[in-house]
Amino acid sequence: MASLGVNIDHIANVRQARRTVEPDPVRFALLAELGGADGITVHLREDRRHIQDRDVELLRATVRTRLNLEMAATTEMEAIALRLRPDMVTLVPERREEVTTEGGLDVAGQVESLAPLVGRLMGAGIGVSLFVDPDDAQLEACRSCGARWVELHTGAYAEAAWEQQPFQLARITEATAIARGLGLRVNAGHGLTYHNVEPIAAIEAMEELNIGHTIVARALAVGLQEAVRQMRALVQNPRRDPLFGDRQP
Ligand SMILES: CC(=O)[C@@H](O)[C@H](O)COP(=O)(O)O
Ligand SMILES: NCC(=O)COP(=O)(O)O
Repeated sequence: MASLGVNIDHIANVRQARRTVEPDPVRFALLAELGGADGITVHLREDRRHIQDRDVELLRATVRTRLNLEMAATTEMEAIALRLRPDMVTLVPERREEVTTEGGLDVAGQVESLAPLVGRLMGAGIGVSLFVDPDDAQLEACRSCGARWVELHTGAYAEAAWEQQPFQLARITEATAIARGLGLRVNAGHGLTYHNVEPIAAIEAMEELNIGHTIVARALAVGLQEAVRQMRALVQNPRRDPLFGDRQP
């Protein structure tokens, strides 16, 4: 049964729209945990467009579940992670001009530089997950880097046209099995919603789903605690094929 990591980046987006002090993502993390979040995820971007350093410092001191820090593989971010010691670091790709994360980290193209970073973070007692596309070569490279976790990028599945979704789901299901065969533990995230999450949550070895934007969007109507409660109910008890019925990949 998968657990739920709630990404609160977009709470911080509302605050940063006015460069002010509210809504405070630190306070909203408590509401997410009251709603049943199994962890809190934040992406400290190099351009600080939403989550700020101060948010991560306060979340480290206040989160009672698990704190997952998404970050680029840079010297600056490594120093912050080693200082604050989140429960997990998820290494993600980053481009300043992107609207949101556009693809998985190219681990295969940078094993030599990533492996030492993974070793230093794990040596500090921090779990390390690599955010990658559901691709065999990338998964092999994740194992070569020494990471114990991968987070499968579900963006292609989430953005797929209706007739393509079974194929994209099959890609993620297959990648999950390959990752497990490599001894990797498997999370997933990006673009998941209340309407497309269940088939991903139903994948046997899926351990945690990191979900943010859709939860914050629903929170505008029902409040964050209730939005998290509703998502966790879907993640914990997913119907197998609510989307596809008898459609096969
Ligand atoms: C890695 C990923 O898919 C998201 O967790 C990431 O946080 C997206 O970046 P924004 O939150 O800035 O959209
Ligand atoms: N790694 C995925 C995540 O944390 C949240 O992504 P999204 O649900 O905001 O697209």
